[in-house]
Amino acid sequence: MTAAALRYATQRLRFGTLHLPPPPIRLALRSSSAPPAQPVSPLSTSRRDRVREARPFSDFLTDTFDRQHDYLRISVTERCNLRCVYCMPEEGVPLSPSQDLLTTPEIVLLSSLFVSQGVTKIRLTGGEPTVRRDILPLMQQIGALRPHGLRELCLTTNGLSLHRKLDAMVEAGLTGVNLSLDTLDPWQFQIMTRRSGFAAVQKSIDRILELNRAGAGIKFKINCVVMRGVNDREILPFVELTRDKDIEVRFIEYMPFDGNKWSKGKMFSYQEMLDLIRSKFPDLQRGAGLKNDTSKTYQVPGFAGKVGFVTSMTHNFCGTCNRLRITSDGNLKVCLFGNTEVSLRDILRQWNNGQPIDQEVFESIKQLAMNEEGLSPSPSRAPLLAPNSERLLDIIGMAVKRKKAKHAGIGQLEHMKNRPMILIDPTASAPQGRQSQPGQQQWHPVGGVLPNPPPTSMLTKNFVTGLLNHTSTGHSGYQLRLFSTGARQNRGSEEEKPVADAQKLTHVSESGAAHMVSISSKVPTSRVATAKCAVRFSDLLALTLVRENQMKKGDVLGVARVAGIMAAKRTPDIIPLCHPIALTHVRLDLTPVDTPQEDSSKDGSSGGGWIEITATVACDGKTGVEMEALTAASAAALTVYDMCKAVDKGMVIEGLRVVLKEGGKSGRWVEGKPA
Ligand SMILES: Nc1nc2c(ncn2[C@@H]2O[C@H](COP(=O)(O)OP(=O)(O)OP(=O)(O)O)[C@@H](O)[C@H]2O)c(=O)[nH]1
Ligand SMILES: C[S@@+](CC[C@H](N)C(=O)[O-])C[C@H]1O[C@@H](n2cnc3c(N)ncnc32)[C@H](O)[C@@H]1O
Ligand code: SF4
Ligand code: SF4
Repeated sequence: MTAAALRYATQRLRFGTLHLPPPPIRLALRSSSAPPAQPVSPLSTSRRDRVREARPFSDFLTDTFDRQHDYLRISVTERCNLRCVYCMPEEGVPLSPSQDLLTTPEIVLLSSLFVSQGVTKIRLTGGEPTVRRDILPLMQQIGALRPHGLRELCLTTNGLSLHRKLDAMVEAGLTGVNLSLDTLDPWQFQIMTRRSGFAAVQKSIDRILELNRAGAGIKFKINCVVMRGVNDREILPFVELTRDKDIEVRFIEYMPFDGNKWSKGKMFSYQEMLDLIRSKFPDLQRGAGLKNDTSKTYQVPGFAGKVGFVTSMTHNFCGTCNRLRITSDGNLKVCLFGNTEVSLRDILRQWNNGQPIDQEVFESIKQLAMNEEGLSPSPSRAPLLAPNSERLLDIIGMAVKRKKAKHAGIGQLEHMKNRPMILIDPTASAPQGRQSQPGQQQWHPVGGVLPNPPPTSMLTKNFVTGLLNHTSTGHSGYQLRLFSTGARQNRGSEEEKPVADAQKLTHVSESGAAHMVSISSKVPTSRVATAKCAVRFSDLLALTLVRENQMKKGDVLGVARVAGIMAAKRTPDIIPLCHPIALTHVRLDLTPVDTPQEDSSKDGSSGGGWIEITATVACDGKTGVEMEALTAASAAALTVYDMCKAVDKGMVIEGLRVVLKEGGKSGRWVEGKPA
């Protein structure tokens, strides 16, 4: 017996009842009219008991909206032999190390666990599932779950190599095929899939129809993703296809996933498709759909087949969602459009010292289970509960309970981070930039009210140009910086001023040239400076996406933090006369803050909230680090702006200032406190 098998045996002994589940007993589904559950004794609510008592349909797979998840989609590979334009970038997607992918025994163990809890339908998808080398043995083993409650074993495939494996798959228990085909034109096929292979797909379709004529009963659907200007002209020919063939053609609204360059303009909506079809087939009639269907089904009277619409973008069907998915790297994803994932693989492998469960270990697990039951070994004796089932179910249950009511809509979805479809289950305001009026105090999200802003002329003139052209006329624009002591006002004419003042300017030499002040005689001291600013949003969605780390460009707060740190170190490269300083510490804090309800109603804003940025910089040196702190805060703010501008164009960066300066001759200075 292997060490792993021994551990499994021990675990099973510990959970005496947690072995082969009883034959599936379909309990009455929960209904809102059902009498309230009887109070249960504290004993029976232990985790162990919950696992033992879980029967189809299990509470682990029921979410807080009472949706029972009896349909599991498993991605069995990340690879694909096509490169469909709406799904995959031309160069493909980065593949996970093979060690990270679920092994066949692991997929079988997880399938068994889900079936034991009430899953009745498993769909294998990808990538392209048919390219998985051991797809047939895998399907045979999952097919063996049929006596235990599995009713449907389906495949979503591009059909390229299906014709070679189809017969064996049907023998293994395949009950349904959804085949993706977006065009009936071989040339267009090459454009949309960036590969050839139309004839091979046709061969697969023919074989399915042939098997069905012989009574195989394969549920067969064609999936067609419709993209405006690409294949929308093929909608009517596809409908025509259903005239004689008993096929369901489903038109799918183009959905956004990471890297697929989705845009609203390219999406051809359900309504537009219906209008187009009705222009030629005015009698098109809505059919009765099944409760959990992803598609809305229609039929042209007299036609053999049907047409359906998968309307994820314009009419979500989340209310009746019964789907869970497992990615090929073993993550449970409770929603196609959610980026919350939990690793089932890691829990499963914990039991095997973090190693993949291979066929040998799996065989010992099976053997043990059978011996324990006093059964003769039989491959159809399943489901076989996975090691660590108890923990797996807890994790699954928690993830399912966190599932949201529905996915975000257009306008939000495209900005959310999600895996590319191929790596899922590869099925799967505020007035913009509030302006302050001259003389008005400006509202500031971080510190309340800001002092009146300096005149625009001071802010817009280029400081560097001002310095270098100091002898030219009319450069009041850089007075703010040059006359920081406020001592030079209205003295002499504009022509005279720069030359006359140059003698007193610390950053300009007597000859008028810019220079760096010597600090060699200064004594080094520990110095700290803190600067603050804020990025104010006009749209609360942006703040929400940042907070939940769902902004499409990535982790906004994390990237902005790094940008601030890097900028602090590069301050002398940007601010001409700053000394290079060996910094001893840089810290960036970014805090998302919601606009309180009363504030947003006061100023008529939609309450977009803001991100408060605080940069603290320290050094042991001869000069202060407030410029470094200000630069750090600015760079962090600009980074936030850059990463959020696709979602909110009305952001305002404001309130940049030093709030604390410590060390050196002037000691400690804190904003708002007397020096
Ligand atoms: N919004 C949403 N769309 C889904 C989900 N599952 C599948 N789809 C959509 O349905 C399309 C076709 O998926 P398929 O793999 O054929 O699966 P299916 O529609 O669940 O298949 P059936 O079992 O025939 O209902 C995908 O491209 C998606 O557009 C889901 O859970 N949520
Ligand atoms: C990702 S594929 C995986 C299975 C298989 N390779 C295939 O093409 O059928 C699953 C389904 O997702 C659909 N799909 C992929 N990207 C999509 C997108 N951006 N919008 C809508 N459906 C998409 C495909 O058309 C296919 O029907
Ligand atoms: S839709 Fe299917 S066939 Fe096309 S690239 Fe994606 S995974 Fe491959
Ligand atoms: S988007 Fe999420 S909740 Fe909606 S149907 Fe798909 S998986 Fe279910």
